[in-house]
Amino acid sequence: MALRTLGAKAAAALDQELMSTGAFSLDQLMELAGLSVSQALFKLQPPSKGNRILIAVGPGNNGGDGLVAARHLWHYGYKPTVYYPKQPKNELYQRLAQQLRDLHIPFTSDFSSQLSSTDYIIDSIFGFSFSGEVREPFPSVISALQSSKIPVLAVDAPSSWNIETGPPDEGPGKGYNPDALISLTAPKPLVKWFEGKHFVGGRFLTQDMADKYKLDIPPYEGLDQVVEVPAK
Ligand SMILES: NC(=O)C1=CN([C@@H]2O[C@H](COP(=O)(O)OP(=O)(O)OC[C@H]3O[C@@H](n4cnc5c(N)ncnc54)[C@H](O)[C@@H]3O)[C@@H](O)[C@H]2O)[C@@H](O)CC1
Ligand SMILES: [K+]
Repeated sequence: MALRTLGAKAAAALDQELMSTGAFSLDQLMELAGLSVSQALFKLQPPSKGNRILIAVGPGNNGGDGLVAARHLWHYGYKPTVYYPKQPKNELYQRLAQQLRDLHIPFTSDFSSQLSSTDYIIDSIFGFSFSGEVREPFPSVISALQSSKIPVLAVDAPSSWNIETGPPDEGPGKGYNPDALISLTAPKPLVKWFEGKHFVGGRFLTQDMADKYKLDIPPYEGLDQVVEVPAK
């Protein structure tokens, strides 16, 4: 049976609650979210099957998850390359980027030029706070995600999709349906339109919070930070 979903407003409220009365810090939640992204990628594509991973990083916390995943992937034996065109002055993101530079993980300013030497892409451009039309410099990147034959793992949402109403009817994300999606904490309503492999990650929810937000805690096993579940 599919898991219950969490709308964009409720997802933001749950995040705030985790970071206030829930006593978590953003660093902790982002570390666990990014760790689960790296584990989903490992399940989809172990390094022996092609270890070149291109990570598209957006300007918010969805991008932060991608930066954390890049670090874990490097330690698992992958060769990540990071495309991070808008780097806010936010201290947390700067520290995460510095951790990657210290591992000599390359940053690229040209997303498309990397595609011929990439085995898997991570889309961590936008998550549950995306709204409106995609602004520069991301339209061409999202078009490339849509048209590329390279498999894509989307973090929390396929970037450019509306969180509640799913894929856009026009614009660069039209026809974009990534191969895999990892929903963080809980699937968003957009999973109704998603057709690929679906994972849930973010193994930090208490039963009380799940009850309050009417969510299901997915059946994580053993050490796993992710679980594969049906999208609908
Ligand atoms: N509770 C959880 O499960 C956690 C979720 N995290 C991640 O945090 C994400 C939400 O992060 P944020 O609230 O920072 O937001 P996002 O990262 O979803 O996006 C916000 C950023 O995108 C920009 N943006 C929004 N619409 C745009 C448009 N149309 N064109 C161009 N830029 C646009 C905003 O200016 C802002 O910089 C989640 O989706 C998830 O990936 C984790 O990092 C922490 C824990
Ligand atoms: K995304």
